Amino acid sequence: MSAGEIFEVSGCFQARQTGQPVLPAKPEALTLNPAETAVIVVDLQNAYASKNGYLDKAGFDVSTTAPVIENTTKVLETARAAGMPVVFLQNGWDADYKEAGGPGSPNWYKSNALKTMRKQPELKGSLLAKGTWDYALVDALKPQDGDIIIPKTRYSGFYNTNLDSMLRARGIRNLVFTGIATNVCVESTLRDGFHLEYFGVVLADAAYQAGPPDIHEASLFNIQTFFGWVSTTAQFCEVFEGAS
Ligand SMILES: C/C(=C/N)C(=O)O
Repeated sequence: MSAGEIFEVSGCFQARQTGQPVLPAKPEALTLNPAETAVIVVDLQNAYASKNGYLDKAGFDVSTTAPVIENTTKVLETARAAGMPVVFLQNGWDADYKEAGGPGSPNWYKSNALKTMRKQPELKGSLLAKGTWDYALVDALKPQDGDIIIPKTRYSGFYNTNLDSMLRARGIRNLVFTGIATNVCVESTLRDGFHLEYFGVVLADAAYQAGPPDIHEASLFNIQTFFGWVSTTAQFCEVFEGAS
């Protein structure tokens, strides 16, 4: 089998699986068997997507996140119809922030949610705390029966969670990402998936950055150059419409 053949059949290295849907992507198209593909929705919580959520209160621009939610909705409709598992990652901590880590954790110094609550003590307990509006998934994306919800306490969905075993138990090799933030939790999870031998694809118009718009493009460059592939909502929906 030529290297090209191996490369074209992502995720399973079995030429017999040629004939599966081919997703246009950068830097090249990717053959994805729907039975081995899951959609990972990263942190589409009020904290990251909604006005008055944590990112907004921390001074980040969340004014144009609506298309990410709209596109994710389209992706999930297609993915569920194709039989792909849908996984919602949800970032945050217990109400006492024990899971966030204290000064002995780098998270204490790098989490902008924790830093914002130290600067604005009146916000303590309201940002990324389980059970709060801020922690909740946005209303437009309430999980459906069969969807998987995986809480996480750090940027990557693969650390201190059961994401890897939940995916391997279902024979998943390919991960299609949407969510926020492209350059933080989306890239962190896709990168760790790469090191765990998952083929990761981010849908560029279903992801949104924390920081200036350029960082979204920089993260997409990083992903497509070193860790995975980049495609779009329209390409995903066109290819997997009716697939199963
Ligand atoms: C930006 C971000 C993504 N998750 C955070 O938690 O601060």
